[in-house]
Amino acid sequence: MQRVLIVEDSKVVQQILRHLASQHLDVEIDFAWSLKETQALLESQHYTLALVDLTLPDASDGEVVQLTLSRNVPTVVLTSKIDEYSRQQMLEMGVVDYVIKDNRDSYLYAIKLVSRLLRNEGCQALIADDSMISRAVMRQMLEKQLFTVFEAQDGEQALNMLNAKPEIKLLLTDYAMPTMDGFELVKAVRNSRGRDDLAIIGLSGAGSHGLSAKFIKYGANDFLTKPFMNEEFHCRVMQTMDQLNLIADIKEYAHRDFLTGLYNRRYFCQHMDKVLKNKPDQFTLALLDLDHFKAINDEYGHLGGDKVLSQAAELLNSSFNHCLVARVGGEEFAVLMPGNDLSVAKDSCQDFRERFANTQFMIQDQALHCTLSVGIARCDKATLSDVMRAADNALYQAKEAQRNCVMVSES
Ligand SMILES: Nc1nc2c(ncn2[C@@H]2O[C@H](COP(=O)(O)OP(=O)(O)OP(=O)(O)O)[C@@H](O)[C@H]2O)c(=O)[nH]1
Repeated sequence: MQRVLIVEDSKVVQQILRHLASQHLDVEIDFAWSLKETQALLESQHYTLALVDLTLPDASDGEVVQLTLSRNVPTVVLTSKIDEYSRQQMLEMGVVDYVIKDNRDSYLYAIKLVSRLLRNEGCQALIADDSMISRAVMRQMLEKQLFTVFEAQDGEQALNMLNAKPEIKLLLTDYAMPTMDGFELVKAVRNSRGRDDLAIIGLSGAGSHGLSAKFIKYGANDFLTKPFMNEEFHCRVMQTMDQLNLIADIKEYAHRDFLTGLYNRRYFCQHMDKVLKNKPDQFTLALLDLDHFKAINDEYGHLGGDKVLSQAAELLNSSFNHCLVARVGGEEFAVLMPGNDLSVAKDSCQDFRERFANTQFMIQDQALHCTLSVGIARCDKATLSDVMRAADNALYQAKEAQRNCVMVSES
């Protein structure tokens, strides 16, 4: 679990930060008022990140920043004023970034910055540059932003690493490199990794006119001219990662059912198309439909029915945690199970059907029971409609029988 330390001696500012942190940060947070208190907390806890006020009553000269950095806690500084000397001093000390407290929005900016940095933790970045010094400088800056960093000395090595490690989400690439230059690298990478999957920042020395536009035309998200200021590097990387995260969030929303949080029909169909194309003989599909659900809606209202659907989805998710579970209709769910042994799939669905029938669903303080019918089919059919039709026919038979049962498609 990530943990953040916030050090601020002003009661009012601490209150504002507490409020904003509760809205934007979903991590453990400790607050300290002084250097002494910070020392005590650092003895007892491990922190992912610290947001600290530069001047405290018992530490008027930035000693708290030195303390958090000496404990290897990446640190963002809050300061009421900044001049060139103190800016240099902070950067030399190795702070991640600084935020000037000159208006209420500064605190929101600081908390959002912390949130963005926390999101970087565990995220992998690759630096492609033939200069060892440049790589070392960028590695240091990226590690301060909590990235896990890899290095490549030329374009070809970078391309191989990107192919082998789809977890890499950020590429920083120089233009002039042996074997394959930055443009060729970006072009080659974009054949397989879209802008929604990998963020790219192009780099080049000053005076290389037109390179920025060319990098972006080939598929880079942004461009930096070397030498760059620490703050510029920091902002560009954060902004680029923001875009990537935003796309990931939008994709996640588009793939999820609003009521239950399960995957929706659109995602299910996309996923099934891939399965049917690549390994259809390795999966079995089950369609599960709640019995007499209309009667539940009639008795408890639509909101009551929604509560049952949400609880049914939770039960499905926890029971089939190794499968893809989706809501494919109003009160209809799909479970894509690994393996093509119909008797194994039938046993799993029978167990679940029983568990479901024995579950007490709660609508406010009223308890009710509900059952479901299940149709199962192998995925080794030609198209998605064929597989769905087969599972649907089996489901129809289950409804025709006595409901609350599992039927298997023999076709
Ligand atoms: N509360 C709620 N109800 C929904 C939702 N989507 C569909 N329904 C209801 O689900 C009910 C489905 O009714 P039917 O198709 O007649 O099926 P059933 O009553 O479950 O009967 P069988 O399937 O034959 O056992 C309808 O009343 C729909 O209004 C939803 O998102 N929320």
